[in-house]
Amino acid sequence: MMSVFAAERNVAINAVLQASKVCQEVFKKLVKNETITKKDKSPVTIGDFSAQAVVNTILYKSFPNDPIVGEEDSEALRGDAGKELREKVLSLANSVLDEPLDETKLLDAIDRGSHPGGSQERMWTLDPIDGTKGFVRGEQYAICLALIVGGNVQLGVMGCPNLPVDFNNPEGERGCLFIAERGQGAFQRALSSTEETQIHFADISSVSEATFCESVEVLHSSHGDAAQIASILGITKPPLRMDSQCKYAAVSRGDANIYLRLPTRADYEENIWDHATGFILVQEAGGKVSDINSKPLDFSLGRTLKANKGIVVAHPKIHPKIIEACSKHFNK
Ligand SMILES: Nc1ncnc2c1ncn2[C@@H]1O[C@H](COP(=O)(O)O)[C@@H](OP(=O)(O)O)[C@H]1O
Ligand SMILES: [Mg+2]
Ligand SMILES: [Mg+2]
Ligand SMILES: [Mg+2]
Repeated sequence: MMSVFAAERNVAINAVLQASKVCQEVFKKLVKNETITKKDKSPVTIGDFSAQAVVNTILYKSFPNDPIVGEEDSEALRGDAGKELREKVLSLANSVLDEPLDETKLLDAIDRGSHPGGSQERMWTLDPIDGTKGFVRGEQYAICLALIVGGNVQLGVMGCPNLPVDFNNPEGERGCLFIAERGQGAFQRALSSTEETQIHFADISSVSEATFCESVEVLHSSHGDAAQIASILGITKPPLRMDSQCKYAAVSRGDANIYLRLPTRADYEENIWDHATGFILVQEAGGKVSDINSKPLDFSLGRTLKANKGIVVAHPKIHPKIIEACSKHFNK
């Protein structure tokens, strides 16, 4: 089958590569007190704002009519209070863009991500830094961009600047790019190369042999519930903990077998930008994604996955067993 979104794929790859460069640059210079705490108590850095400005600017040049559902907005960069931050973000964004932005264009670019989402024909969703806490710690984070058409994720590109290219050689080269288009398979590149290698889920028939991944942050996913579900499944290997959608990439290339994201609060709605890219990557690598009740993820309802609770990812052969264990655990 021919690629339907070849132009979008190329533009998205370039956008994520440029944003990845900016994030790596920021990390070298980042000092802890440059982290701002948002209303939901989560951190945001100059890296998040710069990466969103870069991706939105590159998308706009090729696809000016496409709405963008992005995580960040420019509020903290406005007025006198935002001057210092605004100047830093402007210079970082311009360091990778062909045509430099001025301050007004910078703020406009960031705020082009404020679309409410929904089921319209086409929209992009962007997490400029997913796993900001991992980024600040010098651990895993990801730049995640996806194209959603009529509520269906069609394309995803994920930059993972700190992820080892080869899981079995953790001291070797770091920095990966993952690309998936519906019906076209899932691919990995090193950030340093344009050569693409197709990736697949590891084949597994016995759940008890599995390794599962989960968040580092216990407020994002309940470690306690995961440990009990793992015990129901007879899993004895320790969990692979990492921040960001790198977890979706890890299962997609067979580093681990299961990704569990278990609600820590009844009222939390997952954001579409936290999952869209990982979702298509997993499907194209031969995996299955659902929520903890086995419901498919619904990206057509706005900025959040309001119809879903938690996330369960695994090879289709073992996915039903994990859902069964979740239901046993949560309904006991
Ligand atoms: N209570 C909660 N439950 C689940 N996810 C949460 C959460 N609070 C924040 N998050 C999300 O968890 C994401 C990170 O996930 P992970 O733990 O897998 O790295 C954050 O993305 P950002 O880092 O982009 O803000 C944030 O959107
Ligand atoms: Mg955030
Ligand atoms: Mg995120
Ligand atoms: Mg983010």
